[in-house]
Amino acid sequence: MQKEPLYGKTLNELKEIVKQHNLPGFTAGQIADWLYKKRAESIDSMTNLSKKARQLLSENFETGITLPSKVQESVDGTKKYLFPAHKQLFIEAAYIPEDNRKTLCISSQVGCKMGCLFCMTGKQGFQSQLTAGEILNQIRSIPESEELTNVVYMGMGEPLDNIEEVLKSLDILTSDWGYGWSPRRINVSTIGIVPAMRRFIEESEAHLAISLHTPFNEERQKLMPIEQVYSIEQVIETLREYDFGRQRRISFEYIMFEGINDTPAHVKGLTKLLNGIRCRINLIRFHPIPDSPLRGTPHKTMQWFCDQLNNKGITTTIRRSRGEDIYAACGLLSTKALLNDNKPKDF
Ligand SMILES: C[S@@+](CC[C@H](N)C(=O)[O-])C[C@H]1O[C@@H](n2cnc3c(N)ncnc32)[C@H](O)[C@@H]1O
Ligand code: SF4
Repeated sequence: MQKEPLYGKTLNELKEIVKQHNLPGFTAGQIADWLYKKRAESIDSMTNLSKKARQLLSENFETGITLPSKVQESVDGTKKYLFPAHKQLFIEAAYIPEDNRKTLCISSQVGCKMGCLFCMTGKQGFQSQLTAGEILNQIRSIPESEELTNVVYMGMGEPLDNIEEVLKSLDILTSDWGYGWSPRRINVSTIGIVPAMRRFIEESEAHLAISLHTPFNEERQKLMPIEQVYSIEQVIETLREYDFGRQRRISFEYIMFEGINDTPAHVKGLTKLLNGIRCRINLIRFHPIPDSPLRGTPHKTMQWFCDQLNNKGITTTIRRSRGEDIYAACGLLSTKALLNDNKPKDF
């Protein structure tokens, strides 16, 4: 029988498990401590739990820690880790070291159903949601785990299409009984699924990054099918309803496509759309994907676009591309080649 993983359970879920097994209530806190602070790899190593508790738990549970099965290193020091997920699927995470910052870009789904025209994960299609445990295991199980300063939910998948598990992972990452991270070290990127975005804003304190890519509806619809369901105006109007305080950051991701979204009209459109929102824009170089007619804007035009937006009072930077040679850069993560189409998967 497949045992259930304990890693990735919130304190409330652990309390429920403890209750069902007629164990003392404080055992839940002890298990959380072993899982998230003491990095226990087995239930047996949770030595302040009674022998009976360990035996009872071991009958139905395991810790569920999974080590990466492969790592590739870029010339720029970025590392791409491959992790097994359930249903014999795989996900990738990118470790990006730079000066004092050590960032891990993690996946929230296997593949993605959003079908953005420019994205390799989108081309893979959707295979499965990740559990909170599988999301956090990427942080927990790389050799650089304890050096990490930041985590970004910008790997495979659309985090807000897996809102329950993503919120649970944030709870564990930021609670005192969990990893105790400041939410200011965490950034979640989304294409703007409005109802789930509301929950994210209300139920977490992490930073929010919105993949914008053009201020114009028709153009955005061609690049990102989600625009037909939640328009960019709807996304922005929703953001306007909330007070993000001075500490919580909203940023907009903007991939620059030559001759498509890099004109003076786009500078004007962006200025109008974002008017009054305290935010920043990150311009991203397009990382070409196979069979795509899209081309990246030359650096000189990107710099001009960046200067124009800054002149209009919107803090804008050009994001450095990392790990492109090992397909670890933004939008290049894919485990499509590892899908075994002969195996039935219950999606
Ligand atoms: C892969 S997505 C994952 C998070 C979420 N699904 C989203 O779209 O915001 C992370 C970022 O990569 C960007 N991206 C996707 N494909 C890209 C590509 N080929 N080149 C550069 N950036 C890309 C997305 O627009 C997004 O801002
Ligand atoms: S850009 Fe984000 S939402 Fe769009 S297909 Fe890629 S992972 Fe999914």
